Amino acid sequence: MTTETDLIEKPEAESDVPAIRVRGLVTGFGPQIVHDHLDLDVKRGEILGVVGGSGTGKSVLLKAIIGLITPMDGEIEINGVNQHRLVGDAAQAARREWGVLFQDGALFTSLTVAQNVQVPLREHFRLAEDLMDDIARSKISMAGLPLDAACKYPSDLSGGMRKRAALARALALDPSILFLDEPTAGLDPIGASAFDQLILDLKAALGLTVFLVTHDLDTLHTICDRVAVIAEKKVLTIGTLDEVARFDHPWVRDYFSGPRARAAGITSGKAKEV
Ligand SMILES: Nc1ncnc2c1ncn2[C@@H]1O[C@H](COP(=O)(O)OP(=O)(O)OP(=O)(O)O)[C@@H](O)[C@H]1O
Repeated sequence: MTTETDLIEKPEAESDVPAIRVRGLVTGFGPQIVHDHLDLDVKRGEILGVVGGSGTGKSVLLKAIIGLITPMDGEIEINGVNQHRLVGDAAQAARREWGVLFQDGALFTSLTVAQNVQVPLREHFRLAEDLMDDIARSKISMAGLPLDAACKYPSDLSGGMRKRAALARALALDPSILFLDEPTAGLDPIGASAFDQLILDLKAALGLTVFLVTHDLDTLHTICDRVAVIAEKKVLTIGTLDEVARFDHPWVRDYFSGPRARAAGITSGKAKEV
């Protein structure tokens, strides 16, 4: 029986509030609609792998969530805070909630690794130089780079080291959410697997929520708690890798039943029947 007290809206416990909540998102460029009323929840403390065919809007979704692309419609909340009503100091504080590693690393080539890590610190705080150096060294070490990488320029680093330098910068503000756009693209399998392990370790140590755009089936298999498939301008399906791999859709079948998926240890229900 429903009582009057049941009808009083109860505040959500903080742990129930998704780290990221997207509702009715519409994005596009000119006449092209990329997302058409897309909904998505990213749970606190999970690694969500975001997959989909090329050009389906994975990177645009990431950029819309962090405010680099202005949506045509919809609501985006990060840790319960609606991002589009924020101005001034509140907007600045909201930006400290997340760090991002772009597909190409996007490091400033004229700055050393330490100086790159310090860019967000300078944007948000006024700190003594020796403290900035200490913070940069700590983030560089967290990202698994040797300390002598601090004074090197991006051009002096290998591809894998550049990714780690970009990760160190993404961690600069002690974010609660990490956005990673194809972090293992361009890495050899050993480098990719070491990077996956690093993400897993950082998540465990820092309690991070991770929004991870990837094509890498090994990454999905090894570190993702859930997987969201973007297709037809929406989140087509979301769930554990096993659940998603069984979803009946041509792209899902091709992606999760191919030889690469089998090599990564992923087999969809359909594939098992073959
Ligand atoms: N700045 C932009 N101006 C115009 N169109 C854009 C812009 N950014 C992205 N697009 C278009 O939006 C669509 C989605 O692009 P997006 O980069 O999100 O795809 P994706 O799913 O990340 O693809 P991939 O897996 O190949 O990286 C594409 O058709 C792309 O051409």
